[in-house]
Amino acid sequence: MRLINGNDFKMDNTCVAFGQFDGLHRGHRAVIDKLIEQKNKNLTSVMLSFDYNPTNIFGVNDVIYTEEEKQIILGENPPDVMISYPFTSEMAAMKAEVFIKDILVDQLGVKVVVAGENCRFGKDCSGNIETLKHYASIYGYDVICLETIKENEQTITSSIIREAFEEGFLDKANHLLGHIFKMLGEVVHGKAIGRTVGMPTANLGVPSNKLIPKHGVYATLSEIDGEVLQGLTNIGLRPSVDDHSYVTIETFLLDFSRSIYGKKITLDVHSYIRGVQKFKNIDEVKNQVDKDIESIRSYLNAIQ
Ligand SMILES: Cc1cc2nc3c(=O)[nH]c(=O)nc-3n(C[C@H](O)[C@H](O)[C@H](O)COP(=O)(O)O)c2cc1C
Ligand SMILES: Nc1ncnc2c1ncn2[C@@H]1O[C@H](COP(=O)(O)OP(=O)(O)OP(=O)(O)O)[C@@H](O)[C@H]1O
Repeated sequence: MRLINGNDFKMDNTCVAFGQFDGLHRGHRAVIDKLIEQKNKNLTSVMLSFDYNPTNIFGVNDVIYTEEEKQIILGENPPDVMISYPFTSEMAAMKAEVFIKDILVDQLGVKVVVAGENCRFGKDCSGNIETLKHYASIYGYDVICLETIKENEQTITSSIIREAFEEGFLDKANHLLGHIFKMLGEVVHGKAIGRTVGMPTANLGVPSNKLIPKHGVYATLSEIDGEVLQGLTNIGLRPSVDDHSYVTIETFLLDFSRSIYGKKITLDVHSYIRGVQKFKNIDEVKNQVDKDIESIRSYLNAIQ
């Protein structure tokens, strides 16, 4: 997959799907799969992803996935090109027909647009599937409209997945996503307290606008340099060791003792184990973690 960051591109003979694609959930995946199918028409498949990074636009919600995470989730079946298009205030004010003419037609030379029947775009979300169809004959492209993918009669959207996270329903969120929720980050230095009791932790640094699941201890798999490792991750505060109010994401990797500072980790957050508790000291945290490991070993073995 070729990656383009920004709005400086010029292409021709493309099929395009566009949107925020936050979560790359089952509905998004259906759109991307349909997009990739257009290969047989000799078109370059382009996913135009709006990048809601706070450096582009002020006051955005936390994102389920950053652009880099979306690239990973596209995985083994990616489109030919992914464009991370800065979603700026100028972009938010762009009329739907201008988006179609200037970006889809002039910059991308679109021949086929693939979109869900619920798609919304342009200033005040005034553009929809009918708008795309209306301009299709004027600009000479086809529209492939997908029925929305639903779960229990409810359309799968990023918003309902975000709600599931807020309510602490990780299993539901993972089910709607169609894959295990991921967090990509770099291993940063902690206070090195854990290692004093035989529990070194890899502290994950993630972008400030990344959605964080409900605080708690989770069964996770970490991918580091292509290797998949079992772990237990504490997402939240650490009331037993300090009273700081900032959230840390710390993983105790099982049966592992190499130094991985600065390395990139992709954390798969599989299931919620328990809430974060206040213990008397770090030794008692470690005692509890030993019990947690005992209870989830076979589960981790089964999912790895
Ligand atoms: C699997 C796991 C579970 C944890 N559970 C708790 C907990 O219930 N309560 C708590 O205060 N801290 C908890 N912690 C946080 C530890 O207290 C923290 O990792 C330790 O202080 C090491 O910090 P360091 O990275 O600065 O060395 C947990 C950490 C891990 C890895
Ligand atoms: N459940 C779904 N089934 C089929 N297509 C979908 C579904 N959800 C989104 N799409 C399509 O995926 C493309 C990108 O959607 P986009 O991310 O902009 O919106 P969304 O997921 O509906 O988001 P939100 O919940 O944030 O409003 C659009 O063409 C949209 O119609």
